[in-house]
Amino acid sequence: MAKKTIEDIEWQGKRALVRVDFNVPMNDAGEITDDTRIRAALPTITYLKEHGARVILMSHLGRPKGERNDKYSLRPVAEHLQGLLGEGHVSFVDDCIGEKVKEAVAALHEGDVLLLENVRFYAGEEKNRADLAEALAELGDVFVNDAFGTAHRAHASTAGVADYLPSVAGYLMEKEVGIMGEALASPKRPFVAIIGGAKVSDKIQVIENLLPKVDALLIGGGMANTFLAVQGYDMAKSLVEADALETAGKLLELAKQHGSRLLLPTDVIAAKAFAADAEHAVRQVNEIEADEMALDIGPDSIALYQKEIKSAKTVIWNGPMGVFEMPAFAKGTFAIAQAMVEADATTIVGGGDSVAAVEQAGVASKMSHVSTGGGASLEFLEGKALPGVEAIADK
Ligand SMILES: Nc1ncnc2c1ncn2[C@@H]1O[C@H](COP(=O)(O)OP(=O)(O)OP(=O)(O)O)[C@@H](O)[C@H]1O
Ligand SMILES: O=C(O)[C@H](O)COP(=O)(O)O
Repeated sequence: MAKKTIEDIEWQGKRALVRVDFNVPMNDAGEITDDTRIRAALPTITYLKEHGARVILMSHLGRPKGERNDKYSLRPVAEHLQGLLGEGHVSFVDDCIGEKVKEAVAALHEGDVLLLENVRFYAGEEKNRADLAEALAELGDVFVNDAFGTAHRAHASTAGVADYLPSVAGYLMEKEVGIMGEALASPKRPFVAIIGGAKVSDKIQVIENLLPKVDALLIGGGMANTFLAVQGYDMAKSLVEADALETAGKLLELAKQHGSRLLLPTDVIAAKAFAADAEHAVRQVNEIEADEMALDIGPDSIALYQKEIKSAKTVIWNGPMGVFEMPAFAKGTFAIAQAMVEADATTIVGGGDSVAAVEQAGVASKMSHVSTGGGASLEFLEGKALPGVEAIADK
């Protein structure tokens, strides 16, 4: 990455103001149900501790709309982080700016960690207000951005603060941007992208950005229905986006122009209802019956997509192949995950639902990279500049 990183700073005694994405799922009892994002920030925190920095962590949690709300407090995260780090001291302060926070920072020893309260308790965070950014910046000597998951937001703690402090990337940010950036800029070929999910309209820009770069683009999920419909297939009761038909047609044209192969399912699992126990059968795409809907890709399509994936050298995946939340319609999604594991390729998974699927399949650790960003990884794949990355100083 052509950005400065934590290794470019002499940390001894310095205050590292680190933006992390600790926006983790919690249950009603306030327990963290998935700590992936916290664990993903540990390499940066550990490096800073070991190099004698005083580590001040800031994050958002949920969408408290600019007001203090205990439901969105980061206190449980501080306790969890203490457990993960094992040694040393992790403290928590129930605000993110002001005198109380300054005192907590002043009390830190080298190697200590302090987690600030949710930055979104201030409306200035999402508005990227300069007064909040400046007040946050007063707490540190150097700004470290390790919050890839929030890098698509131009907020006070992700971008604004960089106007007041030297800014560097943490290890997670470096890894996310490095591996996905490399795959998009100079992929080992064949380069195959798999795009799924509910709607074409959510992924138009991703497809537009990827088509000129990939050797093959495999389409699955609900969005495949709209592509099939525009080709004249009767998708019956399937989810088809009527107002995206024209766009789907244009994307098929674009694929031809770039000479990239855009593959659609040739068969589907067609069900009589959108329900876990619905009666269902394998149908070729020209054989879907009037009272059926396509809820997964079929066995021929799985075999076709697996072959493409296994002969690839770079594979990027975003969005499930079917309604994977229901076991009867999860086979396509899990088959893609398994083919990626078996491929001798750089394998990258980005986007909320596909990440959930690889975790459910127990194969997340077998991928080259599983992104911690949902919206951020989607915008990255769209080719957009991410404000949180832009704010980091160039090397
Ligand atoms: N054939 C289909 N018909 C209807 N819904 C489908 C179909 N295939 C997949 N889906 C649904 O699409 C949803 C996932 O789409 P979505 O675009 O929201 O996810 P994603 O691409 O992983 O992005 P995000 O990161 O926003 O979750 C899943 O809930 C899945 O059940
Ligand atoms: O979970 C995410 O995608 C990030 O933490 C960003 O959260 P947001 O969509 O509320 O900005």
